[in-house]
Amino acid sequence: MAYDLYVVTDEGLGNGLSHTEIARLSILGGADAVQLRDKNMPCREMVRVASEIADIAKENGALFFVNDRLDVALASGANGVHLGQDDLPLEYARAIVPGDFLIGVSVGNVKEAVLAEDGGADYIALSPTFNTGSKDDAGPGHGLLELSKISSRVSIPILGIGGIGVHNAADVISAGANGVAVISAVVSQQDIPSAAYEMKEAIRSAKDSRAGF
Ligand SMILES: Cc1ncc(COP(=O)(O)OP(=O)(O)O)c(N)n1
Ligand SMILES: Cc1nc(C(=O)O)sc1CCOP(=O)(O)O
Ligand SMILES: [Mg+2]
Repeated sequence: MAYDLYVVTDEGLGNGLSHTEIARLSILGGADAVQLRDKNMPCREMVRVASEIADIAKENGALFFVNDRLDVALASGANGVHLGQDDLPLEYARAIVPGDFLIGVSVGNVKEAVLAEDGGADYIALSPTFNTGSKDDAGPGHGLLELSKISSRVSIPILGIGGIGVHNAADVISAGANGVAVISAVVSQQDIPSAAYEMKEAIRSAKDSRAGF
């Protein structure tokens, strides 16, 4: 399962583009995974949009997650759901999803990371890794030291999220992340496919350096 570049959609930060267009253009530029994130969309509309994105992701071999809404994820044919520490608890979600359904969990420290791994999370995200202006209630960044501590304690993929762009993606990978999740570094750019491509290259080359190539 590749999580190198994971793009979270946001219509408020996307230059007027719809979630579906943001997801399509991100995948075109090389995103391995996309997440539909909308706190205000009515459920029926969200299922319709999620179903569109699920089709695009499937056609292009990308993973598709829905934020918060396990019902919408299951109804739309998404690959998985992303859950935060205040969302549906992992154990409840794991108990009712099919075996191949993916669950990502936000964590802020080693304890939460280990609990998520033990509870059957497929990946975790250090939320937020750096300060971000894209999520009002994100709080201060936990930093690269916390990321490296988590990486030494868990085996499932770890993503950095929050305040990450081409300028610091390599630092996040060097600290032990398997991938990077972003909004503004891709979604807010004029040319989304090119921005995704550049992020992906930065991540790939950091991974190559880490592997000693
Ligand atoms: C990949 C990824 N990581 C973290 C989050 C944040 O989830 P959460 O803490 O539940 O906050 P909201 O996004 O729901 O506001 C995420 N969505 N995706
Ligand atoms: C969706 C989300 N979750 C976060 C968390 O910390 O849990 S930060 C975030 C937004 C990340 O946007 P950007 O790449 O523009 O900083
Ligand atoms: Mg959430």
